[in-house]
Amino acid sequence: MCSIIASDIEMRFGERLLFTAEHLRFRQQDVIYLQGDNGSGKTTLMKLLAGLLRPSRGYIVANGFAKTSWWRKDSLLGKALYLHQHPYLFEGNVGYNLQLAQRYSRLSVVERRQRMTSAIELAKLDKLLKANAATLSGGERQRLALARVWLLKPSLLMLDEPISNMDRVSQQLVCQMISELKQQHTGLLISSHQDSELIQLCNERWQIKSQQITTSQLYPGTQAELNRHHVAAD
Ligand SMILES: Nc1ncnc2c1ncn2[C@@H]1O[C@H](COP(=O)(O)OP(=O)(O)OP(=O)(O)O)[C@@H](O)[C@H]1O
Repeated sequence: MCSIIASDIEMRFGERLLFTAEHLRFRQQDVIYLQGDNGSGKTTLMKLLAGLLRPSRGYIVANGFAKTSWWRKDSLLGKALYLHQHPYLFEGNVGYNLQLAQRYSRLSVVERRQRMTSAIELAKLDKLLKANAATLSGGERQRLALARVWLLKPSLLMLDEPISNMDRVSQQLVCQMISELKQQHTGLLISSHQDSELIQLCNERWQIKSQQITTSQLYPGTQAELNRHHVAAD
């Protein structure tokens, strides 16, 4: 089983302490809701786990992945995939963006074809295949970016605010894709600065508060429970 483990980490930008965490474990089959206020460090944590940044202190290691090529300096890069809040799209149309992603796939030819069909269907991109990626709306861009990741069938995937600023239809499509990825045992770390329905898919919560990351288990119905408490408190 693939996993990323962070031990005794501290992240600073200059003098400023962003957060510390004793032990974080992100495994396949985990679906984790990462919560924290704006600026608390959610994106930074994801970049650390993706190997795009290094912690100021502590260790982050990847287990269970194929061996890293000798020419790669950082053994974390390329393990847990990170999908940015404002994804980068390649110049060209939607179909080209999908085909380019396929080049990095390790799947068999048959499975690649199947995933291409399901990606287009789930993200409702069929009518947009010839559209220039630069002209897509925010929601369509996110759907395309998630479809590209879908093609790669990642073991671990981090989604940075995947449904913020989306209309209801795009939100539902993205939630559906995330739910399917969960069923395929992709480990998911999903960030949000506000409550969202995605928490219902999650079995664990990481919270960044007072410069510390704490973890707790979530059980089915947790969101319903939370809502009940809010109503009772009001
Ligand atoms: N490379 C950097 N150098 C200095 N400060 C940085 C750097 N990257 C991020 N920061 C700062 O660290 C803080 C945390 O940023 P980060 O983007 O991780 O927060 P976030 O929780 O994802 O926020 P949001 O919910 O608004 O997306 C911010 O105050 C940001 O300005």
